[in-house]
Amino acid sequence: MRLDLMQLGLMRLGFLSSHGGSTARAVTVACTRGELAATPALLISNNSASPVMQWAGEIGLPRLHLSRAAYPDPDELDAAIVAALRAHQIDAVVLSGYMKALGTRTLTAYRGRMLNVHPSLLPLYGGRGMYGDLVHAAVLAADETVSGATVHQVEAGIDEGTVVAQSRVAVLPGDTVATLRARVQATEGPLMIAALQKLAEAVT
Ligand SMILES: Nc1nc2c(c(=O)[nH]1)N[C@@H](CN(C=O)c1ccc(C(=O)N[C@@H](CCC(=O)O)C(=O)O)cc1)CN2
Ligand SMILES: NCC(=O)N[C@@H]1O[C@H](COP(=O)([O-])[O-])[C@@H](O)[C@H]1O
Repeated sequence: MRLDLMQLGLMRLGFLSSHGGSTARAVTVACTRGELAATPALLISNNSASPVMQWAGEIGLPRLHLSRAAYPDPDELDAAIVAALRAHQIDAVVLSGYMKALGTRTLTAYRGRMLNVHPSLLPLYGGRGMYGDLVHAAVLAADETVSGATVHQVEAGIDEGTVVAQSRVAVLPGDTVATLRARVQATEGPLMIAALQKLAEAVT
């Protein structure tokens, strides 16, 4: 269903996502409901076949496939990403399961205006190699009783940026990766929306 993504709010959002983009979708719904004063304006994915790219096409969200396939040089990919964000007049960037490290140009251009959601209570279970279900598997293997999600500023070190907000969920006896993922992921959208509401007040 195409959404009328006219100027919903002053803050123009760019999404970076590799797979399903669940947080990008939740943020977009919040914008269309008037719960977040922002306008989804661009999706960049490194995976042309991803469900998030299909979703963007269905709702009429401008979308770009930018990846190492087209830009083998990481610096050139970094330059292409920041150029695309600037060309679409993006004010803030949301990483919604974007599975690649971002480069210096993009980080510098959006310092303080780029947020990531990670499915653990950082600094626990973060960093290179720790993403998606690998995080939940590690939490279960460690017999943790609590987990959650973290929204943080995106800085050079993977998952090392300033923590903006965290949610906490119980790890229950008998939990599997799938059940824990579902419980944590259900908190990611609201956590990111709340963080963006604060950011919108600051940048607009
Ligand atoms: N410069 C930064 N770039 C990114 C950050 C960050 O904090 N600073 N956050 C990541 C977080 N992330 C998911 O949101 C993430 C972290 C680590 C990895 C990872 O190890 N990726 C593997 C490849 C995985 C794959 O291709 O499926 C790797 O790079 O070897 C992925 C995601 C996003 N970028
Ligand atoms: N390090 C970041 C990370 O692991 N992000 C995680 O990837 C999943 C992507 O799923 P989605 O594409 O369906 O939203 C999300 O659940 C998010 O927590």
